[in-house]
Amino acid sequence: MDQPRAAARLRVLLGQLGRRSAGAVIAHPTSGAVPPAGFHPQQFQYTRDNSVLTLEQRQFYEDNGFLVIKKLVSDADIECFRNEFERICRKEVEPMRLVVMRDVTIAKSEYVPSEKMITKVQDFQEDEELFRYCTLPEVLKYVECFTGPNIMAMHTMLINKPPDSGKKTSCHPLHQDLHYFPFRPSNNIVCAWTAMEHIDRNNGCLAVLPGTHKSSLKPHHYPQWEEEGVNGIFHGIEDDDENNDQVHLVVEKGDTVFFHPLLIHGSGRNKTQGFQKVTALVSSKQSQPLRDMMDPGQEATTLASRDDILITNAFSPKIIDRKGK
Ligand SMILES: CC(C)CC(=O)SCCNC(=O)CCNC(=O)[C@H](O)C(C)(C)COP(=O)(O)OP(=O)(O)OC[C@H]1O[C@@H](n2cnc3c(N)ncnc32)[C@H](O)[C@@H]1OP(=O)(O)O
Ligand SMILES: O=C(O)CCC(=O)C(=O)O
Repeated sequence: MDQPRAAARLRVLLGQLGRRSAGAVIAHPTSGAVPPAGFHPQQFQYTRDNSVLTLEQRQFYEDNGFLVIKKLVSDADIECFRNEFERICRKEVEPMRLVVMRDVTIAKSEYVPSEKMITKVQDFQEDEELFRYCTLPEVLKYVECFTGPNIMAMHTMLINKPPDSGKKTSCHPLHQDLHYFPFRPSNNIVCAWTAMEHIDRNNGCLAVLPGTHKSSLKPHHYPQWEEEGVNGIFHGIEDDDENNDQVHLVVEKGDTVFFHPLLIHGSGRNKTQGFQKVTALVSSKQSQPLRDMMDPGQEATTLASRDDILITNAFSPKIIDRKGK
């Protein structure tokens, strides 16, 4: 190659390399127009380049750390998940590795197999029907907007917030999910949270602090209202300020909230006699061998000050096979 051509080629290559610096993904203007002098392409840090999200949706997630996609999951699928959950409650099926959580106010009562007794089931990756949620193409399509391809299901939950017993134990204090996760990097992780029914402030909707995904992982502890009862491992951020700018997300059945693991969020008391049902998937891109994704500094999350029960971090990876999807 002659020298001027080689120099020109080098400039192009350096330009391309420069665009990928600092781990940022860059969105290109789609108008095809030549950018004006001094134009700086927009830096996106929390979303990936693909054609699924509109620029507005992308910008919203970048700024706020969450995004609501209306009516994403069908009523028919939600009905299937609800039926399977009820079968688990009646002990008709007992999937391996499933963690069944009961509300602290009923944990010591005699176990009567019914949905009233169960606050949430976690790690349902071995339940074929519930795990179907984690393979729904319509959900994964959006997950990939935040994680990129090669997704693993890291943690799964079906939440069934029962009517509050009067002790406010159905509240989930403001927290960051990353507190529970030993794997990194956080920008490759997203939670998909799908409402299985109408959820508003009466049955304890999700409350978020927009923009907090840009902060670091904060110290967590049991909240001050502990005397009123707090469920095991319902840790909250230490500097929980009651005057913070919480946004309450009122959602309909099938609506799905995608949120960053550093976004501070929680949920309120269920003041109704019904439930607040949600199915949720925390997924991450598998960017390297799993052992290299672990953060050695992240301690296991423990159940209160009880020495007899140690809960390791909420983490049970399963590769999501997207073949043919
Ligand atoms: C992003 C995401 C990860 C965020 C979160 O979800 S944070 C919340 C996560 N929560 C959890 O992971 C809790 C999971 N595990 C549980 O709730 C389980 O029920 C366990 C607490 C481990 C106990 O289960 P299990 O082994 O079946 O044993 P038992 O039902 O016989 O209870 C053993 C002792 O534990 C007590 N217990 C049960 N459930 C709770 C509770 N919700 N809060 C506080 N204490 C609880 C129970 O009273 C019993 O105490 P003792 O009789 O031994 O004194
Ligand atoms: O849906 C809820 O009640 C809140 C769930 C939540 O914040 C969580 O599990 O991390």
